[in-house]
Order: sequence, then C-alpha cells, then structure tokens
Amino acid sequence: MKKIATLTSGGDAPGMNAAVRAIIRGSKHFGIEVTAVRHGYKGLIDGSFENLQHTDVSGIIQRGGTILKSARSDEFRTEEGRKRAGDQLRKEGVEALIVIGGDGTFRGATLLSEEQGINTIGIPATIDNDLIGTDETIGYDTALNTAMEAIDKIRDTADAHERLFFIEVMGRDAGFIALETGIASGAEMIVLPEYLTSLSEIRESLNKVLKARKRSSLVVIAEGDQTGGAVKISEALKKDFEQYDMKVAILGHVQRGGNPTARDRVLATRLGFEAVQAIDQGKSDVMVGIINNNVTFTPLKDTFGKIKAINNDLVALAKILR
Ligand SMILES: Nc1ncnc2c1ncn2[C@@H]1O[C@H](COP(=O)(O)OP(=O)(O)O)[C@@H](O)[C@H]1O
Ligand SMILES: O=P(O)(O)OC[C@H]1O[C@](O)(COP(=O)(O)O)[C@@H](O)[C@@H]1O
Ligand SMILES: [Mg+2]
Repeated sequence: MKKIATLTSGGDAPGMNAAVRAIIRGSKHFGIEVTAVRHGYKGLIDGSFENLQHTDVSGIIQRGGTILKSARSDEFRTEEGRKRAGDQLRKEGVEALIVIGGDGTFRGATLLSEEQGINTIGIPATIDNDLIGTDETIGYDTALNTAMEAIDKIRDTADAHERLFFIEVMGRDAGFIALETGIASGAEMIVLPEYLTSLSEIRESLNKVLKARKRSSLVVIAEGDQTGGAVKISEALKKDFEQYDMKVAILGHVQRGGNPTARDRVLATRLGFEAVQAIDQGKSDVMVGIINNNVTFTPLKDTFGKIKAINNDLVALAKILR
C-alpha cells in the first residue's frame, strides 16, 4: 500500500480544512495510507507526523484556519533544511507529499522534489489567488466576501460623515482581492500592484470623482501596491484634499479567518480528492487546479514566478462605473 503525507503551509486560508478532510477520506477510497504533518515545513523538518482517521476530520469542513496548523519556515529555505525534511519522509516511508499552500509553499515543494526526489503534489490555497494553473485558489472567495462585508460597513459610516476613506486589503503582490472587493463594494477608486499608479494619477482620479458628487468616497488599495500602502498614500495626498476628512482603514488578518464560503468548501473538497487521485494515477510534481470548471494539472514549477493575469476588463469596468 502506498503511503503519502500532507501538510498546510504559508498563510492559512479558509477551506484548508475541507481539503485536509477530502485527502484523509479520499485516501481511504483509493486504499492509500495517509499521515498528516503538523506546522507545515517546520513540522516536516522536525518529523511531526500523525495518522488521522476518517472521524478525526469530522466537523472541520466549515472551520477556517487549519487543524494541521501552518508555519513559515526559514530552515526549509536552506538545502540542509530540505535534506532533513527528505530524511524524515523516507524514515516515515512516505512516497508522495501533498502540500496545501501558496506560491512560497510551491517554490519549496519544487526544490524538495528536485533535491530529495520526493513526489510533491500541490493544492492551491491562499487568499491572494496569485497562483497560475487555477481560476481561483482555496480561501480567495471567503476572503473576498469578508473584505466586502467590512467595506460595506465602512461605507455606512463614511457616508454618514461624508468622509474620504483609504482602505487597505491584503494581497502581498497581487490585486485580486482589491479588484473584486472594490467592484463589489462600489469603490470610487481601486489601486492595484499590477499597475504602477502614480500619486498624481490617484490625485487626478480622486479630484474627478469628488467633483462629480459630494458623498463619501472609498479608495481600495492592495497592500502590495507599488506606490505604497493606504497610510503612505493618504499621507502623501493629505494636503491636496484638506477639505475632506480623510481616514485610513487597514483590514488586515480579519480577511484570513472565518468559515469558508460554500464555493471554497466545494473547491477544496474537489482539489483534495483530485490530488489523491493524481497520486494513485502516478502523476508527479503537479498542482491540481480548476479552470472553467474542469480539473487541470500544471507542472508545479510553472505555477509561481510569473504574474497571474488580472482581469483587465474588470479594471476598465470599475473605472467606467465609479
Ligand atoms: N524560495 C523558496 N525556497 C524554499 N522554500 C521556500 C521558498 N519560498 C517559500 N518557501 C517555504 O514555503 C513556506 C511558505 O511560503 P510563504 O511564501 O510564506 O507562503 P505561501 O505558500 O502561502 O505563499 C516558507 O515559510 C518557506 O518555508
Ligand atoms: O500573516 P503574515 O505572516 O503577516 O502574512 C501576511 C501575508 O499573508 C497573506 O495574507 C497571504 O499570503 P500567503 O498565502 O502567500 O501566505 C498576504 O495577503 C499577506 O501579505
Ligand atoms: Mg504567497
């Protein structure tokens, strides 16, 4: 019988638990033994394995975070660290590893495979949605909805006081959350890392919007924006908009938590099962994704490094409707 291991790594994402559940239960379906690793790559280096049974993953499909815990491991960034991880997997008799995480996790997994000969299968899970080879990553939809609800609440108070708000949402290098929450909450302006938006451009656009009406205005900014985050941008524009009461709101880690949406639970369940099936079919070093509702396999090394294209039509639409 084949034995595989699974772990969650990097920033947690709502739906990771649903993927773990599908892996544990899916493995049984294929007659594959599965062991779980605690604390991501850190736990892998330490040999923190635990066999989980069918009932150990009961009641977790609706929970945010990850029951396996996550971590960011500097040791795994070193060849020595990855050698220790490889040794632990060999000692445990593990033939393949399913990693649930984002671009950093897949960079690490690719090196683990190249250097240690461990077959690694990736499941895309990050609220940033910055992985190529899947329309959406696990956790993205939930984060979108969480951010949108928070922005709706800010809109109420912004409207009451006729204030100008700069709202920063997550997205280390990617503007997916900013773009879609900006559209969903009717933001007057959206600032994305994918485009270099100069301060003068922001100034000009805001002037236009503010001239058109005197109600509240919301500017949604991705944290990874090249001009700087919400604090920096608002400071730089203070003088130009003195007549407005300017406020900054950084949504932060609230966007990472909470119960996964139905979409994320279904996505994670499908991807978890497909990852196990991929191993059963002898696939190696691929990320399982869903594109146009079809399951796809992308070589792990092709999923990161390049910028995942943002939807330019949506960017244009947001400008027309603001
Ligand atoms: N270039 C890299 N080489 C080796 N390991 C890496 C690399 N980048 C990230 N990792 C490992 O993957 C972990 C998770 O990556 P990180 O970027 O923090 O989150 P995510 O996977 O969600 O993008 C890191 O803590 C590190 O252990
Ligand atoms: O929780 P931390 O370690 O402060 O990291 C914050 C980062 O993690 C994220 O929430 C998710 O990113 P990853 O999935 O790449 O870890 C980013 O949006 C944010 O920049
Ligand atoms: Mg990442």
